Order: sequence, then C-alpha cells, then structure tokens
Amino acid sequence: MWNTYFGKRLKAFKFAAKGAFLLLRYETSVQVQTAIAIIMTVAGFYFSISSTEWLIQTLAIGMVISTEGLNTVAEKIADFIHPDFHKKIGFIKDIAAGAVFFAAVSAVIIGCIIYIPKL
Ligand SMILES: Nc1ncnc2c1ncn2[C@@H]1O[C@H](COP(=O)(O)OP(=O)(O)OP(=O)(O)O)[C@@H](O)[C@H]1O
Repeated sequence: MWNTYFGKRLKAFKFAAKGAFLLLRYETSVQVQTAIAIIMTVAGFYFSISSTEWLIQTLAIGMVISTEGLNTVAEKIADFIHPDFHKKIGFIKDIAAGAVFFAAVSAVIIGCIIYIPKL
C-alpha cells in the first residue's frame, strides 16, 4: 500500500503534518504567530470581512507562519552543523530572520488596509 503513488503521497503528507505539529509544539515564535492568526480570524468574523479580504488575510497568515517555519529550519541546521559561535552562522540566522521580517511587515500592512477602514 505504501509503495503506490498515492501511498507515498499519503506518507509525505503524514510527515508534513508531523512537522507542522512539531513547529506548533516546540517553537515559541510559531505559537505566537498562530495565536495572532487565531485573533485575526476572530476579527475577520467580527468585522464580516469580504471573501477577497479572507483570501488575502489567509495568504498573509500562511506566508508568515511558513517563513517562520523555514527560519526555524535554517536555525536548526546552523546549530547542528556549527553549534559554536561563528560570524557566518550569525549572518545566516540574521538573514533567515530577515525573510520573516518581510513577510510580517507585509502582513501588518495587509491587516491595516483591511481593518483600519472598519474601525
Ligand atoms: N552560533 C551563533 N553564531 C553567531 N551568532 C549567533 C549564533 N547563534 C545565534 N546568533 C545570533 O543571535 C541571533 C538569535 O539567534 P537564535 O538562534 O537564538 O534565534 P532566535 O531568533 O532567538 O530563535 P528562537 O526561535 O530559538 O528563539 C541570530 O540572529 C544571530 O545574530
């Protein structure tokens, strides 16, 4: 069963779901961003945002949590291959965090565009 095309896809999905669970269970930054995502979802219902606004808000939430997950991956790999302090490791971690910064700033701008007119 696991050797069929769909079996392999199902197995990959199971690993991905496990990875998402691990991020939620162990990564504080992902937990914080998930809490913000839940608050924004409640706000979406409260302010009855439009379908287009839901689409953009959902994309923004997915973009921030995904980039945060990839930032965690970069940090874990960096710590694994070089646990000691090193200038290049610092640079790698800083630019990985910079990627999250771009996503987060975009999400804040999207949130302002959606909600400020409704206040
Ligand atoms: N091994 C290292 N060598 C050089 N600089 C480091 C090293 N580890 C961390 N740093 C610096 O400290 C910053 C924070 O790194 P850290 O791994 O603690 O990330 P964090 O954002 O605090 O992650 P976490 O999600 O675990 O809280 C990095 O962006 C980098 O500037």
